[in-house]
Amino acid sequence: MALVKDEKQADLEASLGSSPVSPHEAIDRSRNTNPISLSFSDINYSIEIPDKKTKTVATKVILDNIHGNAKAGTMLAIMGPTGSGKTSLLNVLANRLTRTKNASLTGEFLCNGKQINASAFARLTSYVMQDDAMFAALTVRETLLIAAHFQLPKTLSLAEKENYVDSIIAELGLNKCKDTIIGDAKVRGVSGGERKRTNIGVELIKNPSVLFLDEPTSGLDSFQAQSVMSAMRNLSENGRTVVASIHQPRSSIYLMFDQLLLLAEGKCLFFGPATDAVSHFAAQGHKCPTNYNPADFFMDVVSPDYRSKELEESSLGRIKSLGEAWDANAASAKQVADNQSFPEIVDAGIQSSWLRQFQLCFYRSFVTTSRDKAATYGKVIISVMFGLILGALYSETGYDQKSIQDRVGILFFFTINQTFSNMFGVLNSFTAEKVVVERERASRSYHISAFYFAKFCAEIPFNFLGPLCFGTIVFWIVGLGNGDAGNFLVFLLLLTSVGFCAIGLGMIIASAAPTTEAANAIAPLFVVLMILFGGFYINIESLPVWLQWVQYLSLMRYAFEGLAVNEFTGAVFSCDDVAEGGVCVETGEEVLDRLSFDMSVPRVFMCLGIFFALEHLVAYTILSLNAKKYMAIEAAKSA
Ligand SMILES: Nc1ncnc2c1ncn2[C@@H]1O[C@H](COP(=O)(O)OP(=O)(O)OP(=O)(O)O)[C@@H](O)[C@H]1O
Repeated sequence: MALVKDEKQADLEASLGSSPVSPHEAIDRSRNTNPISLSFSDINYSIEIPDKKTKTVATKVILDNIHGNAKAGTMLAIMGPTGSGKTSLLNVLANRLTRTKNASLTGEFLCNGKQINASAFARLTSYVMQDDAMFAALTVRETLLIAAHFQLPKTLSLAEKENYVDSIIAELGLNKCKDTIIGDAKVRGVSGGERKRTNIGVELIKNPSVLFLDEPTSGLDSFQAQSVMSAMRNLSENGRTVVASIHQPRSSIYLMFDQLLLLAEGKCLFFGPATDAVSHFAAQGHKCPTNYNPADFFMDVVSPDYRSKELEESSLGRIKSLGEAWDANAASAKQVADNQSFPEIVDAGIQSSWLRQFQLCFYRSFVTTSRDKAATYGKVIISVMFGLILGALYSETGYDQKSIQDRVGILFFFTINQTFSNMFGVLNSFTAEKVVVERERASRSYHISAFYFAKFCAEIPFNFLGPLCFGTIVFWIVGLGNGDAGNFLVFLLLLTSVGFCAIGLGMIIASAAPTTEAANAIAPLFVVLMILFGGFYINIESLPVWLQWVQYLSLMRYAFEGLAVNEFTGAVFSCDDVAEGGVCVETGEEVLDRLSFDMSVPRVFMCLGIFFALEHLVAYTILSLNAKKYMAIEAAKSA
């Protein structure tokens, strides 16, 4: 049985050649100048699952000795019933199998007959996941255009990139919705099918040599499914390798596939030309009725049936014997992968400069936040209203003894407000963006430092406007800092610096937390600790010696001390409201002494600067290290 189309392959590779790609050729989707054929053998993936009750370890075999290949210019379907291992195999081939504890992945995987480094592989291939995250506030065209700026050579003009994006929009039938936002659970955007096609479009932008698709037709009606798969077929006919896991394709889609790899219970039951599968099954005693969709027929034959003990036994027995029958063929399948001469693989590296990556990430974050008008304007309006209310509440504050408590209270309130609003502001948006960034990182689209700095800068305008309006209103209504313009300037600079630091704290939590929910659950704990060690509820000098170091980790301690020093230095308080024999605090310096605050304002700024640098270093390090880790295929140990 001929397992691959060797002649077709040879013709294709001869016509494509192996010369390096010029930037303009790189987006000529009419052909692929960098063909990549994949071959894989002895792929075994299993996980050891400990049973706490019996204290034993069971080995769950997810992929059992899988062999096959996917040639440039062909489409390979990985088919099988649910739980058969399709996604696992696709992830193995795409080098996107998430690292799992106690899991083992062995075998051999070659690109054009050689091992290839993971970064180059990621850049040359694309992976369309079932439901990839995208920026909800961007339109379909904006999403694709940004992907084009990241992925296409910088030598291309804007018009060329736009033309390219428009051709993908047309090919995927997205013209009708190209100016509609992607949307999410909160804001309605494009439909599920349009979202899926946009998702495919994003991955097509870089003109990959190999395209992996996980269930590309799920969620699409049969017409859309057909048109998406026709587009994939075109890509493969132009020299690309297309590998798709697919559940139950309609017959016209099934016929588009050159190769079929049929899985059940982690075992390969067939690998070879899709057209040969029917005769192989017939030879095993399972004849596909005439005018029957072969895909439906295979699913009926290879699906385990758990409705009763008898049905389970007979279906598993059938799968086992089909697996054994196929194993007898495996040797010939292996042979085909060898003895090929392949062209050199050309990896052009990351296409955009760091500055360009920064601009694109900044633009995306900025636009996403600014389009959330309710949140952006709402923040400012609420801050102004709140400032007026608080100003009215403290408007009678003078320079008598009672005012000392009022002033200390309001300054600590500023500290909490500035920390809270900036920290939580970044928390939600950063965790939401991280999901998209995860995908882009996996395809090595840009440097994570570009995203990190861009995100920090994009957060500033939205998080600062509200608190600064609030601070300004309250400062002047209450008459803080003796109504002195110099004190007001220092006050605003302190609030701004605290805001920068609070964004950093938010970024630490968001970088470390796996989800938005987890980040929101962890953050209040940080805030409470910072409040407790902020110098307001408990005097810094009253802290137990062994806990004193914690104050240095509290942003609020520096913020509060800075605001207090700015407020009280040189202030004079009257003793008119002190009863006879009572204690009178006459100067601001005495207030500072009671609070155990002895830093100068420049020193506070210096501490905030160090705090800022360290926390951003920590956040960036966590984000860098927290990238999704994928399992590498290890060579099987010889017995
Ligand atoms: N990390 C893991 N830990 C434990 N079991 C796993 C893990 N990953 C996969 N499995 C199991 O391996 C089997 C194959 O999973 P996989 O997702 O590859 O199947 P699938 O054919 O893609 O299924 P579906 O069509 O439902 O998506 C399933 O039984 C699944 O529960």
